[in-house]
Amino acid sequence: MRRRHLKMFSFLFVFIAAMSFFLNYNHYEAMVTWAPQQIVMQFSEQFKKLMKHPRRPCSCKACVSELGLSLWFDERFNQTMQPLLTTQNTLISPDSYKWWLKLQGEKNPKNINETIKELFETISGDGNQLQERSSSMCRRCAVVGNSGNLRQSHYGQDIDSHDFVLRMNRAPTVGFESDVGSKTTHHFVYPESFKELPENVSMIVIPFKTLDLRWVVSALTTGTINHTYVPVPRKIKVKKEKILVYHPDFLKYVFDHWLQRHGRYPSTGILSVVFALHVCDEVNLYGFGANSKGHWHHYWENNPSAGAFRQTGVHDGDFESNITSTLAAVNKIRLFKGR
Ligand SMILES: CC(=O)N[C@H]1[C@H]([C@H](O)[C@H](O)CO)O[C@](OP(=O)(O)OC[C@H]2O[C@@H](n3ccc(N)nc3=O)[C@H](O)[C@@H]2O)(C(=O)O)C[C@@H]1O
Ligand SMILES: CC(=O)N[C@@H]1[C@@H](O[C@@H]2O[C@H](CO)[C@H](O)[C@H](O)[C@H]2O)[C@@H](O)[C@@H](CO)O[C@H]1O
Repeated sequence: MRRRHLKMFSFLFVFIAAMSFFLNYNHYEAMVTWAPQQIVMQFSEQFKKLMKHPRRPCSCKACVSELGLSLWFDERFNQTMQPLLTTQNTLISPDSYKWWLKLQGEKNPKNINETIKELFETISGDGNQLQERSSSMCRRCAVVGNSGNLRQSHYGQDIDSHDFVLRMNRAPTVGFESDVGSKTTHHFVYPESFKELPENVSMIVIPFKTLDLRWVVSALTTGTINHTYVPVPRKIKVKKEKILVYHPDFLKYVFDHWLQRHGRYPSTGILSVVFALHVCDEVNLYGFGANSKGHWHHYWENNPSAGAFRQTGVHDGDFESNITSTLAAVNKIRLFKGR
């Protein structure tokens, strides 16, 4: 008799545990009822989902990195690529390095290993805060490009509601809060587009040449570098603890996998978008979109050289725009087009 009770108790326990696992397998809000038909239906639905997507990577309604939903996305997204150059991944693949060296035709580049060694003697090279992930998290990110379509958009509050707000180059927020928000967690720059940032903002330097990495060291120490292809700031106030570095291998990955080698190299906008796909669970884009002439106009100024990238062919703006539109079409990002 005791044995039978024990068996029944064990069976019930396993049954309830399995049911609650399947019913709670994902975080979608499902109405749970205990009507037998409903239970069987929910059970089979969850079972199908479990078979299709064995483990959900995040707790948002949809997770960017979830595979199996768009072949187009799956063919481009490589989860193993690391967006940041850290002390844990200082080697640049020979292929990427060869390509990277040509981007800005650098003459007599300093030895790259020596350069990276000096870099991490100056900054910490720890990218953990960004790269640490868990399936119980739902990290929502806004990537804010510099487009004039943000004027009168009233997106400010919406942008500020994200966990991470990524901005780039000389983009200001002060005076434009109602359209672009006031929160920034990460700001992408290269030496030629540098601007000082509030203390709590992380600066992500995108290196397009060896000199850019050397500039980081110089700008925090001796101040010897003040010119690349244009004048650059000799010294910066940004705290060394707040500096992160975009990985050249990741730049090459964006160029090969996402841009399919269109243009000479990727723009800061598309580099930020793919970066966000790798560190965020939900990605929303604001401030992306050329003007009627196809030029990259800014929301805070009338920039006369907005069309220069088309003349020089440095970036393929149309191809980049196709990528963001397709990402939106396959529900990997949302594109807020402004005005
Ligand atoms: C004259 C010139 O070289 N302009 C380039 C400027 C310039 O170097 C910096 O603004 C200096 O601070 O930088 C770029 O870009 P820029 O700083 O203009 O814009 C950043 C990213 O926002 C997206 N954008 C911008 C304007 C617009 N109307 N539509 C958009 O979609 C793009 O994705 C763009 O990449 C750059 O770094 O990518 C690319 C631009 O071509
Ligand atoms: C307009 C143009 O082609 N300028 C190039 C300049 O390109 C800019 O490089 C930036 C990074 O340093 C960033 O990618 C920006 O979006 C580009 O417009 C460089 O390639 C420079 C190298 O000498 O040559 C300029 O003519």
